[in-house]
Amino acid sequence: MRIARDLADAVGNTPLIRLRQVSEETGCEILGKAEFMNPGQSVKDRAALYIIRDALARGALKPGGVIVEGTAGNTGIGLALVGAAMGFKTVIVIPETQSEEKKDMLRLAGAQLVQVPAAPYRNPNNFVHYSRRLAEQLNESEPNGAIWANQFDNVANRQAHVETTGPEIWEQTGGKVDGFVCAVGSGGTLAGVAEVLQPKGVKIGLADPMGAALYSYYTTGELKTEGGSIAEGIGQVRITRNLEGFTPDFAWQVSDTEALPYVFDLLRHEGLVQGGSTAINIAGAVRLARELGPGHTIVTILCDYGTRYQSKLFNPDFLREKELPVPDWMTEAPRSIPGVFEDT
Ligand SMILES: Cc1ncc(COP(=O)(O)O)c(C=O)c1O
Ligand SMILES: CC(=O)OC[C@H](N)C(=O)O
Repeated sequence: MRIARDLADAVGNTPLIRLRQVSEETGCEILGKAEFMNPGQSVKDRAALYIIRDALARGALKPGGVIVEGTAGNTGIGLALVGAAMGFKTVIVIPETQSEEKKDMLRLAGAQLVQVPAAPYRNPNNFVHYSRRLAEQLNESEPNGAIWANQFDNVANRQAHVETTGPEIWEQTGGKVDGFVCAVGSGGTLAGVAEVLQPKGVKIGLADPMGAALYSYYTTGELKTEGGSIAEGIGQVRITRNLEGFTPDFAWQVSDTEALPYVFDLLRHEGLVQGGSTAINIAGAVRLARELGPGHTIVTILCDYGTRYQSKLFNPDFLREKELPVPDWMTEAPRSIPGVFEDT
């Protein structure tokens, strides 16, 4: 029996789940690291924990202090939960465009939300810059000070994956892993896992959504964007500090139309409820499987729990509005067992 000392101790050590359909289709073993099984239901709990621990170790975060972050939601949820367990308040700056489910979860977790209009990174009112300024102000006015978590350029984020995610994948597969692929939000997961697995000969792939600039950067040297994606929490347009020193072996750009059917199938046939970034990741894993050929083992990330996107990714009206594929089952009446009536 193993008892977690506290919430922080329950972060990580997630299972690797074989993804049946894509494994059968490609002849590879495609395995998903079940990051939605973290306490905050996303891969970002790892970064949140390491950012808080690092700020404590440096003496920057003091008892009763405030943690401020600009986030698409998941990092904020991680910070709010780990922060609550350790006695810190959190202030979260989030673009209005992010799902209501994530905002509700943040409020529930006790975070104070500041919603800002979505703006490009070069705009001083972009959520990242806004959160930095807010942290600076609060550090002056709050009795116990405030820190800016700064997930994009704070390499405590990447270190979480160097010390935990990467070694976990190596141990769980007994070193029998040929490829790793995922998308980038801050880059902590991809660059951190690559730092551990690439020197061991594992091929690293970047799956970039439309609207991000990294596919272009790693294939032509130019940061260029085109199109857009409904996947939240990913889609980077610059080389963050977490990405510095990292080079993938392969890079692909994946459209939502190609990727989303993978999460619809996972939900329908494998009981896995996932978000849009997982769809991009699985599409990337399939591309890597085709590149390496049958018989290889490829790991990717199951980033967060899909209930977080029920009003978008799993809403036929939203999908139609975005001209995205709607699976038939989503609009069919639910299958019911004769003689069983809904409780009203
Ligand atoms: C849903 C989701 N998927 C993927 C990622 C990417 O993780 P990383 O920041 O480590 O690149 C994030 C956050 O960044 C996220 O919120
Ligand atoms: C938009 C983006 O890169 O978000 C970063 C991270 N996924 C978060 O939840 O904050």
